[in-house]
Amino acid sequence: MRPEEFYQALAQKNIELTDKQKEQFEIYFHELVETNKVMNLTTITEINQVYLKHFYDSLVLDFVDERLLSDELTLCDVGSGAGFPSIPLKIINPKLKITIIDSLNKRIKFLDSLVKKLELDDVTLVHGRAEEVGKNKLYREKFDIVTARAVAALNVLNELCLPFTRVGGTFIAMKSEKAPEEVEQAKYSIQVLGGSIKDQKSFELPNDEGLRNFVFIYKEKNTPAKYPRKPGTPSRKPLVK
Ligand SMILES: C[S@@+](CC[C@H](N)C(=O)[O-])C[C@H]1O[C@@H](n2cnc3c(N)ncnc32)[C@H](O)[C@@H]1O
Repeated sequence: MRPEEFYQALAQKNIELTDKQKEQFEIYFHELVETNKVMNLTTITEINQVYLKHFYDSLVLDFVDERLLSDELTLCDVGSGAGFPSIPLKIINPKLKITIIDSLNKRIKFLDSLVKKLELDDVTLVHGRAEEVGKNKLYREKFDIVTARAVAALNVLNELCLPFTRVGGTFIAMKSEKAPEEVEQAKYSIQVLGGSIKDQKSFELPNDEGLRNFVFIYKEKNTPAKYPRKPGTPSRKPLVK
């Protein structure tokens, strides 16, 4: 997807990028590939692939949850890596207040420099494991929306992400083809952590690049204080009945 095709694809969804937003994506691309020469951020570096598999793919979330396009929401992106999906979402909707959590400090440092170059405000960067940050009162059950793309299987992700979601908020897991199996294995953890499945939506990426599945988990009640468990435990011993 060339940059021009990216702009057109968004225009078809009634998102007309301003010159400033186009320039922000150009700067993002440049910073991503330049920094990637000295630090492992992504395996995707070819321009058309970055625009499709990182930028467009992140924004598919906008199409499936239109509140992200215009509302003043608080959003927490768990395991954001080089900023996906939250930085593209923030470029499109500057009103979002985003918090990014990642356990690799070099990625947080990259994002710190990127956020300054893109002149984004209301972006909080937190270096730490979700299992620990999720216990901190500053962040626990504070967010309208929590996102995670390519971080862990859903039964693990629930324990990393639902503690950040406020009661009445939504955790959106961005998944590929395997979502239905993962949902089946994650039902128990969703219930234990205070959530319920609200919706599931699929979206076909252009150019036959595959299916994206979004699982919307509504936060019905508080997550019990003992979750998340210690770092590493959610992935070693996922919550099962
Ligand atoms: C495969 S990358 C995906 C990055 C990004 N979401 C994307 O879609 O390109 C997974 C990221 O999650 C982070 N991560 C994994 N487990 C984590 C945890 N328990 N707490 C915080 N970050 C975590 C890793 O450091 C890494 O940056």
